[in-house]
Amino acid sequence: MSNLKRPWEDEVATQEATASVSDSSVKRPRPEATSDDAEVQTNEKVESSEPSAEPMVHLQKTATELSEDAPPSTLSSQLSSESGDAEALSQDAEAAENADQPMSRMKVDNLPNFCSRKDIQKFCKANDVIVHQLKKAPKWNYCFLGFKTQEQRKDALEKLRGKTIKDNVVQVSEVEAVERQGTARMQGKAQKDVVAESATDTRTADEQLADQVTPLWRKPYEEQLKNKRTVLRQALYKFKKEMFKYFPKEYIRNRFPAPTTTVVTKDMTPEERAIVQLAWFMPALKANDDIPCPLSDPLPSPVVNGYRNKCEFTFGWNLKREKVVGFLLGLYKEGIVNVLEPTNTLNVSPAAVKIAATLQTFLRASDLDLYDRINKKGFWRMALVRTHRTNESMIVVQYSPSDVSVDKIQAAKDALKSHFQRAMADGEIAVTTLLVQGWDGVFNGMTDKSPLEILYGSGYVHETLLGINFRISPSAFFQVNTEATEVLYSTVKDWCALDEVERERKEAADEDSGKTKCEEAQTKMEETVPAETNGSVAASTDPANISSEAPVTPHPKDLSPPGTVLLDLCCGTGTIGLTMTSQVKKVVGVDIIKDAIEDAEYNAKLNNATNVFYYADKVENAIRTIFAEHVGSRDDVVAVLDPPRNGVHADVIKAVRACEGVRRVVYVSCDAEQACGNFVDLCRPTSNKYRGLPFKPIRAQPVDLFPHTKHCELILEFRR
Ligand SMILES: C[S@@+](CC[C@H](N)C(=O)[O-])C[C@H]1O[C@@H](n2cnc3c(N)ncnc32)[C@H](O)[C@@H]1O
Repeated sequence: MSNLKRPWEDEVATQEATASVSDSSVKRPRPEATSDDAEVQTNEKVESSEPSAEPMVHLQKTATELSEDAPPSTLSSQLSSESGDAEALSQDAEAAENADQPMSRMKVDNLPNFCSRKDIQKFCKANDVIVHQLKKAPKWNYCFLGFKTQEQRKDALEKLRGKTIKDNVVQVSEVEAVERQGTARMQGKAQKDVVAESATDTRTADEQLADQVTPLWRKPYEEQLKNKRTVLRQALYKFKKEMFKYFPKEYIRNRFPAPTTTVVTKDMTPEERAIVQLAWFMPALKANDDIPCPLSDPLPSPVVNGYRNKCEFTFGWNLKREKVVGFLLGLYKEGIVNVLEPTNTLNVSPAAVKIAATLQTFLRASDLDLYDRINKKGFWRMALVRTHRTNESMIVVQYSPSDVSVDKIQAAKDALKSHFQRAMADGEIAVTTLLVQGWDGVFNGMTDKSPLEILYGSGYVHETLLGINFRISPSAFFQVNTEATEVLYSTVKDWCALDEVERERKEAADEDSGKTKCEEAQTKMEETVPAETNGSVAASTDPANISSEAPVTPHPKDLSPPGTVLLDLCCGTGTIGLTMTSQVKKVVGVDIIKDAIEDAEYNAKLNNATNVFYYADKVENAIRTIFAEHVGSRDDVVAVLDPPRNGVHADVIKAVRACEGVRRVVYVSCDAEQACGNFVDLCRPTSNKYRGLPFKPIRAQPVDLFPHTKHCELILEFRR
């Protein structure tokens, strides 16, 4: 078994509660930066391919994420500088000057989506409320208001209670500044510095956790889907806005007159070319309610609760100082530790809940303590759990080997193994493989920097999707909602329309009596492409060679009969491509995770697929080799792009555009807003950097893989 490698795929959603909570009788500090958007993620998580919907805890954070649980004064200045809001900045500057003075604060909840600081300032002004400090992160659906005195706050509470902002009735509550007691483990630390805020929060601890992990849980599922569509529409609206910058200003001023030609010629200026190539844009906006393509209603997840097949559990203590396997509700950096069992977490599967309980029993009996992130002492750190419909489950338990003798570590591993084997024999759980990982680093979570050791089983689990069998290694990406993934993949498969592509290809060949489309292209290429690069992807698409009819990229090496090549870019364990092997000449997959590619190769064999080829590399590095080695001159190419949330490197888009055989791109995005840059690059007019004909978006279909959270997959089809 090779090392765990998560940094790219890492669908392990992570999150950290940002306030401590006791049981409901104890006054709780308010959860300042919660919501799934405020889920604190690791640096690795930034590359994540899956939305942060999973209730897990890590300490390493990105700057932004850190800012979300930074002390109020710091945070507010950070946020206001980001927003560039001058008024807010001056308020914050004033607040910073008065930083030593205690601020009377209130929380305003239930703000509408896309509610800016300016909107809140206007709202306060309209209600005659003078705010001394405003704290609001772009994604929060709440904000904090600071007042100089308690009287001012009381007055504001009365004035704002029940008022609406963009049709949302806001909820207001006091936030009290208290000297935080901390836990026993914080005693001896600089407690005087640990001053935090406590909300008059009447929610139970379970409710707080639910708000953190599954923030839409209070809404009926239908309403959740509507919300998701609205958010995705907003992302497509952003796509539209970004496209405007490719139109000449003069042309916009003249209100987009229809171009006089549909053909791009060599003597056109870049501006003239842009107008012709983007002729689809304005009619598309008109037809689709101001977004570049039709957006359908989200396809719902067939399973709404307990759908996650993968969870990372934190080991910690509850407020009774009992060891718990679950999710952290608390601000670790302030020394507040309260881990709650996952029993009531809606998206965790019953099988994972059982496994967590079994592990908890073991940890409570173990003479080795849990790892304490503050003092960096202790042994047992966290666990990754995968549970599948095949009744196979995997656990990877992480421990900290420092300060513990080799013998003791071995005894601990043996005890863990016996515990699970006993539980298996008793029929309590079905953990088919158990692994451990020793790790002493700061990062809290599974890491690729330390090897895994199998205690029993194969070190893999299996799953079946659309009738195809998959082996999954601990570190490989595998969509977390198996049932909804089948909906996603069958839609992707339909949209690849491989039969249609094949038919078009044959028709084109038949029509071309004697001379194939490709031979024509070859002639054209010879005229335009320098000899030393003849056939290479970049050279084949010299801007001078732009025509409204894209020639197929010829490749001298590939003499195999023409057909359709499916590129599975960011293929993980090969899932998407392997569902389509029977319909295409070949599937070529690439993924950065070596283990995932090993799984993909194994999976191809498992399913008797012989027409698949895999590359373990960054797609941006491998793409040119893939075209050179696998795309024949007469092939049609369909590219499926299923990258991590922030999309693919621009080089990938450049290469896809430059290969003229690619007529169709099916893009699967788990964060359409972040992937917007890729959408734009696919569609922008041809330039020296972005060669080849631009694509245009044809349709967009959301598929909900993450009920109760704000995340949603979006499939976008592009054609040219
Ligand atoms: C959203 S997952 C999709 C995986 C697969 N298509 C599936 O549905 O199971 C994104 C995949 O992109 C891979 N990845 C991330 N960055 C990459 C890169 N630069 N080049 C190639 N693969 C990358 C990750 O390892 C992960 O497997």
